[in-house]
Amino acid sequence: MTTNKTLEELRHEIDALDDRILDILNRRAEFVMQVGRIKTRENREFHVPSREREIYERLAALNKGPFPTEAIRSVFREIISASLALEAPMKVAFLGPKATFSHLAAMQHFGLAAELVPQKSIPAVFEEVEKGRALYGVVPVENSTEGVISHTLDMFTGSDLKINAEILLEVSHFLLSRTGRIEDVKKIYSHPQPLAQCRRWLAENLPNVPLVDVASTTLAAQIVSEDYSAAAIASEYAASLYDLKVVRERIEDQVNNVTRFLVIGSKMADKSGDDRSSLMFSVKDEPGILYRMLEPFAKRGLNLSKIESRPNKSKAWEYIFFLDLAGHVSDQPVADAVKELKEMCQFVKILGSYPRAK
Ligand SMILES: O=C(O)C(=O)C[C@]1(C(=O)O)C=C[C@@H](O)C=C1
Repeated sequence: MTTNKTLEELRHEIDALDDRILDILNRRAEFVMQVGRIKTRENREFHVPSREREIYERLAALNKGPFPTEAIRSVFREIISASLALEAPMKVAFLGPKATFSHLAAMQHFGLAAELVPQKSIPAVFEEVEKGRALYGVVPVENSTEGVISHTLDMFTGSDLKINAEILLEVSHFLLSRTGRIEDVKKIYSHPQPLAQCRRWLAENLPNVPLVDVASTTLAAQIVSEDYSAAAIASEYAASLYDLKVVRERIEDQVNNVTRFLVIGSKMADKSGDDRSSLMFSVKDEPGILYRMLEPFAKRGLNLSKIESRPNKSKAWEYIFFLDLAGHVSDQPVADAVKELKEMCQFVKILGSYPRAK
């Protein structure tokens, strides 16, 4: 659109539109607060990932530009985040400390209005939500290069929390130091996972530099902020937090290094129409058992996206299986398959049905 308006006139037009946006945001907030009151009365979940997705997708499809469609998600992420905070104080526990990928995932999912509280361990995140000190928790569950984070899966054995949503976060590792010069790096600190994910790059570029495991990428950045001869592998966000310079960016061996996080809460999420369900079951170790366990799903054409086995800590020679499949437990075929599985297993637990992240 071309115009003959002056800069002043254009800014005046923008101000007038901003006034309208502000007014509309407040009218939207009034409705959201009414929704919040209904939810309080009916004891319903405040955070509804399926509804949020419906909003993003509807607006993305509606958008004709020039405002970029990708930006619509970010803008509405913050509108919804602030709305949610009006409905209830949105306290979210995550596997800390600050600037870890769990923190980035929590920010991506809940927006900036939520109060994000770092926890020292995965069990501590579960405990915060179980005790009601946080409404939700964010924990990592698998990485596309390093595989499953078994600690998180093990937690579900003793917990009744439900998976409410999943978050996919593209993870990029940065080599950070005080000087930003590769020749100054005499030691590298990081968490074992990022160190493993950058193994090849490190062997090729800094083969003789000792690697030191620490509890988190943030702790690595913190140590390095006081040691000019060391470097940390951490997120770009950690650089801004600890005043570090980027020595090399994106040093992970695999492009498309994606980590999957789970949002845990006390209730099951509503059906969105494109869902994933996670469940766990235990079986005795005997020939052909897994085949029989999977049959109820296979014969109904249900797509299994992951199966993971863990030894049952409380019973020798028993295994616990974790299964992810397409569909919601309220879908008839899924419900029937789970019922059939229950008839064959010692125990079956539904960990949650939640919108599939894209
Ligand atoms: O529709 C709801 O359930 C709302 O609470 C409103 C709203 C929104 O701002 O649109 C806010 C939070 C929910 O996660 C989903 C949507």
